Amino acid sequence: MVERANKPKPPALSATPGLPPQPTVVFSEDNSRVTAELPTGESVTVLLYGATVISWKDAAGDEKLWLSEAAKLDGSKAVRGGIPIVFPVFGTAPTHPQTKSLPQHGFARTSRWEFLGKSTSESMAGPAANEPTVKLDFGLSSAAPGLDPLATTNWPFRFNLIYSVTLKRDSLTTSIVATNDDAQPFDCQVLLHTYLRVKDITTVEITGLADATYIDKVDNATTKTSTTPTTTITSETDRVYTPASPSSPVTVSTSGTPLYHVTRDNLANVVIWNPWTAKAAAMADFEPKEGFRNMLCVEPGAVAGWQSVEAGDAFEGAQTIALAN
Ligand SMILES: O=P(O)(O)OC[C@H]1O[C@@H](O)[C@H](O)[C@@H](O)[C@@H]1O
Repeated sequence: MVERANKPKPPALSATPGLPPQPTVVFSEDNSRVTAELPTGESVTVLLYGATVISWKDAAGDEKLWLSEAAKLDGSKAVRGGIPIVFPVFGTAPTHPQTKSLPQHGFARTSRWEFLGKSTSESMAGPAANEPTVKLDFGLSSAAPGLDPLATTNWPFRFNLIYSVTLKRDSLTTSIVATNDDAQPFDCQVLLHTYLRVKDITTVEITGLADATYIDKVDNATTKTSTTPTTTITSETDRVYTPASPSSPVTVSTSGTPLYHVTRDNLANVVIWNPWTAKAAAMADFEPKEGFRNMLCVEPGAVAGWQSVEAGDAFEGAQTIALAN
C-alpha cells in the first residue's frame, strides 16, 4: 500500500550510477497528494480528493493550470481550479431519472480516490520508452471507502473508475475509464474540467471551434453555430461545443501566439467557460476575484446527451494538453 506514514523516500537520482535519471513520485507528508517530477524538471501534482490535478509546471517552474487562492484542498468541497473530474452528470439533470438527485457535476470530484501506482518511461514499451514520461493511476469504485456518500444513496450502481495522468516534457494527458460492474446498464456523462492559466483573458483567441454548433448556457441554452474562425472571451461565457471534427485540436493562443493545443479522444464535446466579473464575485472559493482574467476553462467531455454503458462494458475518454511553445 503506497499510502503509509513512513514510506521510504525515493532514492536520490545520483545514487544510481549508470542509469539515466528517472522520474520521481513523492507523497505529501499528510498523504493528501502525490507529485511526479521528470528528471528535466516538469511536474504534476494530484490531490487524492477528486483525483484533482492541482498543478502542472514546465521545466522552468511556470504553472500551466489556474487554481483559486481560496480553493478548498481539505476535502470539504470540490476544488476550484486545476482539473476536477465531472462524473456521472454534467451540471444537474433534474429530468433524468438516474442522476436527478446527484449534486452538480456528480461525485467523482468530491470522493477520495486511491493511488494505484506509477509507470515510468523505463517500464513503458514502444516509442514512449525513450522519452521521459511518468503515468500515475488512480481508482474509485462503488465499494471504495473514499466514495462520497451521496453517490451510494443517489446513484446505486456498481462501477469502477480508473483515471490516469501522464506527464511528458511538453504535454499532460488525463484519461478516464468508467466500467459498469452492475447487472444493468447505466447512463453517464464525463468531463475533464480543465482550468488553463492565461496571462490576460482579453488577449486570448480560441481556434478549432469554427462552424461548431454550441449550446449557449448564458442565453437560455439556445443552440447556435460558431461563425468566426476564432473565439474570444469578452463577457461571461458558458458554452457546450460539438466541434465537427472530433480529432482536431482546440488551440488557445494569446496575442497571436499559441499556448495550448487540446486534443480529445472519444470526447465529442468541449465546454468553454469563464465566469467573468459577477459570477467570479459570487463564488466564495474564487480568489482573487480578478482571477477570471487569468483562467480559461477548456473542458473536453461527453456531455451532450448520455453515454449508455451496458453491464460489463466501459466508457473511455481522454484529453491531451500540449504546450505550444
Ligand atoms: O461551480 P462549479 O460546480 O464548479 O461549476 C463551474 C462551471 O462548470 C462548467 O463546466 C459549467 O458549464 C458551468 O455552468 C459551471 O458554472
